[in-house]
Amino acid sequence: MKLQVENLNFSYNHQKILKDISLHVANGEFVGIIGPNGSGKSTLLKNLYRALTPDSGSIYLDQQNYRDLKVKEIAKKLGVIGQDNALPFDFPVKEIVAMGRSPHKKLFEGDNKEDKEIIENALKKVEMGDMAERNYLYLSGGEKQRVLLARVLAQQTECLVLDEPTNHLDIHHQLRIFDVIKGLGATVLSAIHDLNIAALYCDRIYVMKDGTIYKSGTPEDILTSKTIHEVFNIKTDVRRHPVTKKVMITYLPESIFNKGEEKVV
Ligand SMILES: Nc1ncnc2c1ncn2[C@@H]1O[C@H](COP(=O)(O)OP(=O)(O)OP(=O)(O)O)[C@@H](O)[C@H]1O
Repeated sequence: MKLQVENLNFSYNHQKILKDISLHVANGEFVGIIGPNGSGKSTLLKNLYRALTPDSGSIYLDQQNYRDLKVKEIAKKLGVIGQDNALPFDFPVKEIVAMGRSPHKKLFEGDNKEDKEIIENALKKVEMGDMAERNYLYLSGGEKQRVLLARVLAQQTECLVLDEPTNHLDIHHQLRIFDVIKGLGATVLSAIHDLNIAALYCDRIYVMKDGTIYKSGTPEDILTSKTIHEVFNIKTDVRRHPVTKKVMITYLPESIFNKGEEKVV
């Protein structure tokens, strides 16, 4: 499934936030969006999962324009992790995950054996299998995030739009979740703050700055000391890691390394 955005513009209260954004994610591609706070990453993703409506521009899933798709049709194709894990769901974990099955069901149709297996497997994948009966409300921030990930896995969509899907997770669970998502082979567009995680998992990266796409390319093209400095105003040492063969970014904060030398791969 291919995701495509053409010339998208969006304003909050007449203040233009997204300016002529065009991007695409090919079938099975894992694409990251990076950029500083306030650059427009979440606003862009909210337009993609219909929490916001663009002022102008088009969004296509395969060749179909969003305008021509019903909400339920989109939910069968597109899974979303927004920034909503603070939602006050007063339900057992397994029922939150079961919500992921609803786009595939008729009104009032209950979960069958296959749904139950899908829900159980999704919880196992995020290592929450033993917490199925717990109340979502009383989980930690990271546990809630893993439940919402299980919900999106249970939805079994070919395309995923993710807004910082692991920002509450410890490093074990960050890697675990990205491994699971990568292993799905789905079409993925994800906002990612951690540049080293983006380097490890992304096929391509879009860099946002001031509501525009500043640059795009492979992690090797994008994650250079020069671009990182232009976008985030920090010094870094960037090398290719001998084991992972991916770019690896080491941050050189001013207070500690004010004479730090920059290297560009
Ligand atoms: N509801 C809103 N009303 C008005 N302005 C908003 C609203 N939500 C976000 N903004 C503004 O839109 C701009 C883009 O915000 P957005 O949340 O998309 O940035 P971001 O790149 O996701 O940032 P972060 O890295 O901090 O999550 C910011 O200047 C923000 O203040």
